[in-house]
Amino acid sequence: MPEDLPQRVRTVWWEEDEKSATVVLLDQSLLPQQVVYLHLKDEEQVADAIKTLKVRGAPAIGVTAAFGMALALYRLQREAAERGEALTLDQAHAHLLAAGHLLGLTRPTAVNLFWAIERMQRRADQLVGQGCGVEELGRALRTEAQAIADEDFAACQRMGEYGAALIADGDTLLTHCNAGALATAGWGTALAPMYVASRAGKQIHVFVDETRPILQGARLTAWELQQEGIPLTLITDNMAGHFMHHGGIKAVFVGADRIAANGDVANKIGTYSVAVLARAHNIPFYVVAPCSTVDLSLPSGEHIPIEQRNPEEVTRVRDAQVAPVGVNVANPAFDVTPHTYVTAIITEKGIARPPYEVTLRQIFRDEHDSGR
Ligand SMILES: CSC[C@@H](O)[C@@H](O)C(=O)COP(=O)(O)O
Repeated sequence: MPEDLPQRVRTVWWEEDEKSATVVLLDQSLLPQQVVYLHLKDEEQVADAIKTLKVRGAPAIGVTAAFGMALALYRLQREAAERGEALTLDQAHAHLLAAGHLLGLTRPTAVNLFWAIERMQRRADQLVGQGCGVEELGRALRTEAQAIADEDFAACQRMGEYGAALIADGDTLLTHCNAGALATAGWGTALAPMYVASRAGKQIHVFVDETRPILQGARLTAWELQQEGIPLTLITDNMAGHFMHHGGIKAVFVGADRIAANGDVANKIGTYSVAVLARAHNIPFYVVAPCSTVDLSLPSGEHIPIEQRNPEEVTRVRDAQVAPVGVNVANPAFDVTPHTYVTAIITEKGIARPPYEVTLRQIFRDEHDSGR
């Protein structure tokens, strides 16, 4: 199992010395042309980085928001200390609530964001309820954010192992968007099985959808797989059907931003079309996602909020205008694949198969039984 996540694909981490703390992000909006690390100093910068896709991918967004909350308190403490004032526990608590609110406004679809913010808030509520000190609260929140990152790393490894068992030597696979290391704090979700299979000596070949409008496939997945030496073919999104028909694709692996209780899956726009094509060609369609992406409070995908993004992402490719100025544009960032198209959902707790309203709940029961 690959445990040594290379520095070049690490997405987010906390850095601290005696004088300052920052959340460090690999700026994914500049990849693959430039590898630039951002040192974020407060929660506003963290929120902006999430909104502008400097960090993206559901698990990575959650981890970043958790560090953002820890940073919010750190900064407030620091500023108070510089003024020679002492922060009260009530001030600290109120500030955390405000930071959670700000971070929650960034992207509506990836439930990992809200899952992480709520987990940080629960930890804060617990400590405040116990009447802890402000210093202790700050330390505990940094520890909690790091635990969220570490658990995500471990979850990626487990998903990789479960998913790799579904990949045979010589398989050609297809993926959409980027659900790799760049989208998590570990090896990724949909790409983790490919890394595990490849490192176990299986020869695989991956067709990578470019993923318009923001090209996460072309810019990020192609780059990531190339770094690892996994053979790939980059295709435009509208070539997927052709290659399913002629290219010997054995399975599709994608990630998810939110999975409803019935197994409906919200993921990057275009995923639904890929799932329908996979069904038409009798190709298994696997969704790989940690439990933090499953939202059992929503009965079906109809209730998943879909982020609508700036029309310029469609009318332009980076700096180049490609459509007539003023044209009417739709730009939903995600679509929902009905559960009937999903062959299996691979989580860190095991593989769920239909009927998902039963098997997903079973996975959560097991998770809680095991004391998490
Ligand atoms: C492990 S990442 C899973 C999903 O978040 C991923 O497939 C995806 O749709 C990312 O969308 P993005 O808009 O780049 O954040």
